[in-house]
Amino acid sequence: MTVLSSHASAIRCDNVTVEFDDGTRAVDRIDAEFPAGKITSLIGPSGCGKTTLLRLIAGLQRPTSGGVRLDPPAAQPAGEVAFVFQQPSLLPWRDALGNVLLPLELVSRDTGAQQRERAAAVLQTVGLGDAMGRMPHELSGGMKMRVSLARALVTEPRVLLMDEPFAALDDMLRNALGQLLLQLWSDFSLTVVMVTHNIAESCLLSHQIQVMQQGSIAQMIENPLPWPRNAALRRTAEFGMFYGVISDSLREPS
Ligand SMILES: Nc1ncnc2c1ncn2[C@@H]1O[C@H](COP(=O)(O)OP(=O)(O)OP(=O)(O)O)[C@@H](O)[C@H]1O
Repeated sequence: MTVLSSHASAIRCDNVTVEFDDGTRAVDRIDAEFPAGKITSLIGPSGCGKTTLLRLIAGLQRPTSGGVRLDPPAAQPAGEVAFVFQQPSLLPWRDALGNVLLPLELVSRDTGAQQRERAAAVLQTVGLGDAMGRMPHELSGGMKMRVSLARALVTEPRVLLMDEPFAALDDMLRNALGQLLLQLWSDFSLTVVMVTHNIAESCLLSHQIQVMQQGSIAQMIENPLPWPRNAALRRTAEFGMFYGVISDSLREPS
């Protein structure tokens, strides 16, 4: 499949703060960079501000002060930053192809036939070439998540944001979709930021891990594990060691 975007963007957070009306400071003066073309996991205890930071990057949440920008900036106003939620939230009255077509119908200037061709190609890439005509109620949980990923990627975004995307899936599916994410990251040349509570997932899938605590980035940990990141790596001593490092970072406020 031809991907038009030639490069990803870095995400820069400049002293960004979000304080809600009730005084909760969910994000507190964060200065951070999410490097272009890399996968960053965002981990931390419940309520530390992960989702709020992701929503800020997506433009779904306004900062109280400071800002977030893409570098280089988005070329088009829409479709450059995609968001995948834990629940695939597909439109129940549209089949898989219709769901993936939706963002193109909103932002693309291509003809209907070109849009359908594009949506079908992305569905092939996520392994649903034979299920394009299925309605959401005819899809398994894993298949719905694949449609959700295809819908996010069909506009060829520079940035893919994911909020606990695989948390609702069983272990086997979770591993399979993790591997699919790595394939899509490579095929689409993406900058990915993924919120996860799963330490093994953060070790396996990311280049760096940002540890959040109480609205701040407490630690940025480069992931030294070698590539390819497959099931065999999980059984190695170095994987176990790094798992321990991340686990400790969540326990000890630094
Ligand atoms: N709209 C809102 N109004 C007031 N407070 C909010 C709002 N949204 C989130 N919060 C609060 O901001 C803080 C950070 O919430 P956020 O959802 O970003 O945390 P999180 O790290 O993603 O949590 P979890 O891991 O449980 O999903 C929490 O104290 C939460 O209660």
